[in-house]
Amino acid sequence: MANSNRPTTKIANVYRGTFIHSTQQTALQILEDELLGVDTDGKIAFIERGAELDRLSRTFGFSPTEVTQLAQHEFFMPGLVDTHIHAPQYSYIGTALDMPLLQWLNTYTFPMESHFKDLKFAHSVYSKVVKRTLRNGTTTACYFATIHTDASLLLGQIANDFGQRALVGKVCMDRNDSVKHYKETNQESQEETCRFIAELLNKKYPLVRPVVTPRFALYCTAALLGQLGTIAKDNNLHIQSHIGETVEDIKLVQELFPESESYTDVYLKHNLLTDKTVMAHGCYLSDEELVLFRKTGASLSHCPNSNISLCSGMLDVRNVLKHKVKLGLGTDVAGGYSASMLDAVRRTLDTSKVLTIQNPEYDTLNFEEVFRLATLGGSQALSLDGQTGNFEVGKDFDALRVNVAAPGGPIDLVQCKEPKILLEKFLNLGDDRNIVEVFVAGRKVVPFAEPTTE
Ligand SMILES: O=c1[nH]c(=O)c2nc[nH]c2[nH]1
Ligand SMILES: [Zn+2]
Repeated sequence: MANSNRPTTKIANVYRGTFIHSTQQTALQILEDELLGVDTDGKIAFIERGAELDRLSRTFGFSPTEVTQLAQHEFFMPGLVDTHIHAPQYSYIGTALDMPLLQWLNTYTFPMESHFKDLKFAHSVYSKVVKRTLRNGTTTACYFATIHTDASLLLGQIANDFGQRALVGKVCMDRNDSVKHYKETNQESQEETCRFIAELLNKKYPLVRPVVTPRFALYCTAALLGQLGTIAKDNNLHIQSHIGETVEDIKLVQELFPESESYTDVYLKHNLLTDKTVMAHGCYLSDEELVLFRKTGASLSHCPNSNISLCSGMLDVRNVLKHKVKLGLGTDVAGGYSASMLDAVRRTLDTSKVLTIQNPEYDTLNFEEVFRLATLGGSQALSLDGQTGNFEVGKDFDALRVNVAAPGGPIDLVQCKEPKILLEKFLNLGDDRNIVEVFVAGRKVVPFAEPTTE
């Protein structure tokens, strides 16, 4: 795979050991005694057999003594991709899960999000959520912020400072009468979205991009949805929103948009369904709607913790995959009570098993498939699979160094050391104590570089 005619490639780091990742063809590829080289731009320069060390060191001009050898019970896996997380809601994570979605939004979410006008408060919460997710192995996050432009820009800055790859959305909602001081006019929403995009792009952060973010059809006028579709198209931007999360919101959307055939059709009619769109939930999408997703290249973010915690519904992931719709996993903090993508993996498996209990014929997801959804699948859902998602040469090195037997960690290894078992144990039992290092675009971002007071 290495190209010996690339003398200009300068190698920054070489790692030797077990690498586990997914490819288009296989959910789980386990490479033992492999060598992976990262160049000075943070890209994977080669990934080849350990026995090729001498040739690789000559070709790429590094010394075999500089190779970092992984310890026993360690492996590298791709960084986790959280395709849907509300950064401001980290302020009340783990609480307020006692009512259904629309009531929950009015009672807890909107009043809390309205506080993010205060930049000091925003800085404190956003620093915490970026650090917590990075520590838990989220190398890429697709964030909802709030309606406040300056606080949303601050989230972009904090993600950049800590080295997280991020899509950041200033939330748009010009139809919300429940909390007076948490609403924008149509004009404000449009103008502030344009300012947010221009100012964030102007920062030229290498890994942070704006994402056009209508909160969801229920809280946006048709005019705003159309304007946001145009803004996304004109700037070739990502789009994120919510769709088909609960029976109640679907019914209300139908009443508000009687001319649309379905919830999906509402977004389609307003040019919000593109190959850079990610929609959260979709628990109640019909097969016809999934076909529209497939045709437009739009993707779904499966957020099982939130779906269960708010008693919203259960996504039939197998059916989504059967329709060849791109799918990633999301924590959906704080409808989901965990900021860890390992939790999203576990809840995805649990939900699939509940569907199997309901229908024993159901084709239950296995952990290998869910591992792929949390890594490569997420990168595809965000149309970032050219840059991240697995260990292909030319992609950025976004990776977790996992030590399954980390001292003081949650896993007691009794006997088996087979990599596939180590991965399964980590996915089911592991936590941030097992994630000893996190890399984004080749840069070590965990442990954190600078001492922090928080
Ligand atoms: O899970 C959710 N969290 C939210 O904040 C939200 N807003 C609209 N729809 C939503 N669903
Ligand atoms: Zn959400």
